[in-house]
Amino acid sequence: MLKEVKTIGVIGAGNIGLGVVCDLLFHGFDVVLVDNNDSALKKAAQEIFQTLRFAPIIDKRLNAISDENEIAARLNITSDLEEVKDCDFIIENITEKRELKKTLYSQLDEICREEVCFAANTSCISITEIGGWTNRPGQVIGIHFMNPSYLKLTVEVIKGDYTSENTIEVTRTMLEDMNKELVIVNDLPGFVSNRISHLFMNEAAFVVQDQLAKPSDVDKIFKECFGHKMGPLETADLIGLDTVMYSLEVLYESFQDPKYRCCPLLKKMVAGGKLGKKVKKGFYEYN
Ligand SMILES: NC(=O)c1ccc[n+]([C@@H]2O[C@H](COP(=O)([O-])OP(=O)(O)OC[C@H]3O[C@@H](n4cnc5c(N)ncnc54)[C@H](O)[C@@H]3O)[C@@H](O)[C@H]2O)c1
Repeated sequence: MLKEVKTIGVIGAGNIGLGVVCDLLFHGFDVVLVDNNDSALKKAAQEIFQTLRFAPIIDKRLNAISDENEIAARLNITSDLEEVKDCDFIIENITEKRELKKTLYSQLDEICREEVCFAANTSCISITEIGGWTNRPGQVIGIHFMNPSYLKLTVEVIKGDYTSENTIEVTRTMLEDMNKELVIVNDLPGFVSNRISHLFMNEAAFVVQDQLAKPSDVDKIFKECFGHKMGPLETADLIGLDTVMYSLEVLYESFQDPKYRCCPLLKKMVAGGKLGKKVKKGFYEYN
């Protein structure tokens, strides 16, 4: 039984993964970050250094980490998955595609110690399904970090049908060490957050496609009339329109319900490389 989590393997250095890495480093964990894309890894180092230095200006609860020797001692950025072999806990944030994740989990199962838990930071794929891809379904749990993780105080945790009480406790301890409050929910695709939010974002895209309103007006109604912090299209841009589209595909495949069919405008934008804030163009342009 695993007692203490000190070094965490984070797989996937994309939009959400980088924020998770910084969040872990801010809270005293060591990290091995793995991605199979060289340009993602190059960008990762730069973004992580910047966030560790500057995020505490936005959130005074965080302490800046600017000593490069400290960062080098606590963070290993690599393309070699084998380097997670001594990690105490795994957080997986790779592309929201079942076939990619399934291959990765069988590799992790071979590489990681028997007692290590796997947390899937998936947007929509069932945690019970992911557990079934491993030989350790009791040690698979969902942690749905929100973007950017280091600024969020609450996290949705998903208990798969096989997730053990010990895995929940190990996860709770780790997240409480990150000053997070947990909302634990049961498992169905999309969980609570994305089963609802993706309908919102998709319908907002349909509204723009139907030329009912421009994106800024759609978002303005949500912010100024409903009091939301962000509108649905700003949120989609922040998540990444490709990730939103893949997540809708998972919801559609899982529930076989047409309410989750992805808006053609969203598909067209993704095909045209408009992936949202991470590439500086989506429903909005970013400088
Ligand atoms: N973007 C968000 O706000 C958000 C929030 C919560 C959860 N998620 C989930 O997190 C995951 C990642 O989303 P994202 O938005 O960061 O996507 P992204 O496309 O920005 O990043 C995914 C990263 O995974 C890497 N990758 C793909 N296959 C890999 C493999 N086999 N081994 C190592 N690296 C691999 C890619 O190179 C890429 O850098 C998805 O499952 C998504 O649903 C995203």
